[in-house]
Amino acid sequence: MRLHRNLVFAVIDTLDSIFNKEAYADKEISKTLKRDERWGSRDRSFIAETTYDIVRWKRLYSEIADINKHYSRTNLFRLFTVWATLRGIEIPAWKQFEDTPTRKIKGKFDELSKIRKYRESIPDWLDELGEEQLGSDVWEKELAALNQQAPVILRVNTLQTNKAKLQLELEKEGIDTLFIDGFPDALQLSNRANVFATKCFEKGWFEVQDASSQKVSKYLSPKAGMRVVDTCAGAGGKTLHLSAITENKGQLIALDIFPQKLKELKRRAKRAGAHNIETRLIDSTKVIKKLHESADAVLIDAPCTGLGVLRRNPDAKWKLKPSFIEEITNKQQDLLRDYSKIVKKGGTLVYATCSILPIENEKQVEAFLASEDGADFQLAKEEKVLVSETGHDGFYMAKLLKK
Ligand SMILES: C[S@@+](CC[C@H](N)C(=O)[O-])C[C@H]1O[C@@H](n2cnc3c(N)ncnc32)[C@H](O)[C@@H]1O
Repeated sequence: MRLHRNLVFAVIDTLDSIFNKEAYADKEISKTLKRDERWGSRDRSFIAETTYDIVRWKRLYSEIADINKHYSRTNLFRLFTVWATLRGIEIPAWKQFEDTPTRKIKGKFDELSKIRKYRESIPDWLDELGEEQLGSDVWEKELAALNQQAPVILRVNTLQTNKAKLQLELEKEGIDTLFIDGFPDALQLSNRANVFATKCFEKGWFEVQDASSQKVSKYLSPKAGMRVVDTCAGAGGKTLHLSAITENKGQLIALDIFPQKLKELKRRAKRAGAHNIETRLIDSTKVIKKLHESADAVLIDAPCTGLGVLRRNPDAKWKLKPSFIEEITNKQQDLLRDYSKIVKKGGTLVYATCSILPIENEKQVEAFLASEDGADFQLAKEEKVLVSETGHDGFYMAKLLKK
């Protein structure tokens, strides 16, 4: 493989923003990809995948390259050298690579690979937390699985089309897909492709949504005509699925504390032809009080560490801080207490996260059920999805019924 100067520079610029300016990897990569219209699909995937790889292996590569914290451009080129050398790619004779020795890289890689925190490229505190929460066997398998590239999975929008038709139309647009056993609305891409540039996407025939995430709305068992409240709706991944399951009938209320997310949800709902969604911004406690005891089904897709989706957002490993764990677990308990009040008698509550840590999941549900606010609820079922066991994103969901 020959390295092209403008593509390597695009990777370095993107890493600079992610490591030094707190930018989110997915957003920064999308921004970079808009920089040059002449880049073809191979160029684009080189930029995206190389950047993700270097973000994913930041600790391991930094240790190999002797980089101590400061990610100057010179050091970013050193990281790049490690990435390329480990893949057998020849380093070009550019001045940016002048003082980056390639000699010891393989030997250091073999040496460091014996130690988990380097091999899996994870901060000490997070490695300790994961081991304490899951036990070393499960954590070790999970860490390795979370460092793989995730497949791209679509959810067919059954308001507009069906899976066989979508598969055929995508094939005509040059994109091959596969069915996934046990996931009736899912199609997995055979090879990575920019699905957002397809006519099928423009027509609202699908959303990009991992298989585990596709389980969550179904867990709520929503029926056409029900009143359903999605309390942490964000840009609407689950809300749009709920709309498809309820066949556009009944009322879906989508809540969030960020207006821009709800604006994006509305835009997506329009494209999807989802008409039974009403968005409401939570800008005071009154918004929730008004909904007390009013819904047949309530979803709390809670904010979390996102440790189950590290394959897709590897930069979260470096952005998460120990203090956030306490903050987020307190918030999750508050949300369970406050939003469970929206469920009416005989109704259903689903609590879900894209984390694999018991403190964010089963421990939260246990604490809620043991509290005064949880006294009217009982656990109907719960499920934890591990990446190492399923190949799908790490998720947790619990279904509670109100007496
Ligand atoms: C895991 S994300 C939700 C993802 C979304 N349900 C989806 O499927 O695309 C959690 C969401 O909770 C929102 N959030 C944070 N604090 C909240 C609160 N106090 N009340 C409601 N939503 C909140 C965040 O803005 C974020 O959009």
